[in-house]
Amino acid sequence: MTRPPGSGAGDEPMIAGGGPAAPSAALLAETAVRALREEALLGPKPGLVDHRGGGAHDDMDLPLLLASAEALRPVFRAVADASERTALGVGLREELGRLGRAGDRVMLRATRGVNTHRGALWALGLLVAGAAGARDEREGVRRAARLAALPDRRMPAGALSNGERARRRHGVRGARGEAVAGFPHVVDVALPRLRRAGAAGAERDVARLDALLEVMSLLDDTCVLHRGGVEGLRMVRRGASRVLAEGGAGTDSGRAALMDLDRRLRSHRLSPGGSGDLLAAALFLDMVPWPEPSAGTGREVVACRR
Ligand SMILES: CC(C)(COP(=O)(O)OP(=O)(O)OC[C@H]1O[C@@H](n2cnc3c(N)ncnc32)[C@H](O[C@H]2O[C@H](COP(=O)(O)OP(=O)(O)OP(=O)(O)O)[C@@H](O)[C@H]2O)[C@@H]1O)[C@@H](O)C(=O)NCCC(=O)NCCS
Ligand SMILES: Nc1ncnc2[nH]cnc12
Repeated sequence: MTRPPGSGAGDEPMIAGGGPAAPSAALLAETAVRALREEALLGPKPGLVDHRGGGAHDDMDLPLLLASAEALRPVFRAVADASERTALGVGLREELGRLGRAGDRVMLRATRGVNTHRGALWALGLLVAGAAGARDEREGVRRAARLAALPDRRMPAGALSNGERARRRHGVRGARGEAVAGFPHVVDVALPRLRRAGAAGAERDVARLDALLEVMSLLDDTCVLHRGGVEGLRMVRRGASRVLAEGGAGTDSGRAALMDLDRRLRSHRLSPGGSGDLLAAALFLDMVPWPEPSAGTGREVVACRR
């Protein structure tokens, strides 16, 4: 498995038989927070929060995103602990639901009410749970998807979320459907792009930006649909495709197209927050020191483009 430079795996503990040990709950939580931090620090990202400011968000900035990521560390730790001691089933799903809802409250306390990482906590929470006890990446993702598909009878009926409204209106699968399907935009889109670019010697941040752009060019992001409808989603997807067609973030013309897209997304208040979450999920999977190497996920790049 090729890792982008600086991905940090390789110093994992060894067990007596010579193979690497399963990552501890503390390490999984640390890796999840690190993935969130590295996504936040990456830039320039079109429409998203980075070192330059809040992007399309007038209520967020980089320090807020970093504080939110740090506040979620004990939540990820509790998710990993629960997943280590409980067999995969409805009981664990309901415990994760409880931890996830408590995590949403932790995040909102840390950000004074701003929704920085709700979607990321969902995706990374499931992937942390899947990784606890998995031998390799493929098994980790499969376990996460199975957990997402299980019923959570304790989920309180509340007001319709923005994502639910967008899903009903536009018939898209949203954050929940992405997880149940086994995170296709992470596993079949972002990760192969990151790894191909890493293998070809691309600069780490360029590889990450191009992976983000590829997800943006394909994803039905309910964050975008909620704010800008179908027209907004078209602007995001076409704009991201254009940056890649111009050569991506590592070329002069690709970079000019990226900055142009950034200006347009900011002026229309369009945030590709779901794509940001899924890039963080890809970084997480790439940084986990899995006990066994896997030759990817066994799935080839799928036709997500509609
Ligand atoms: C399953 C839940 C995530 C709930 O999902 P639902 O769709 O019902 O609700 P939303 O609250 O809308 O959250 C979905 C967020 O997921 C991200 N997202 C969007 N599209 C996709 C996609 N196709 N695939 C994957 N992920 C996607 C996106 O998150 C980002 O946007 C958020 C910021 O949005 P923003 O519009 O700025 O803020 P708002 O305050 O919401 O609106 P404004 O008024 O400001 O416009 C930010 O969080 C980004 O991360 C979507 O927003 C899940 O929460 C759930 O059910 N949890 C229960 C607990 C649980 O079971 N947990 C288990 C694991 S621990
Ligand atoms: N960098 C970012 N900016 C805004 N929303 C996000 N959701 C996930 N990452 C984000």
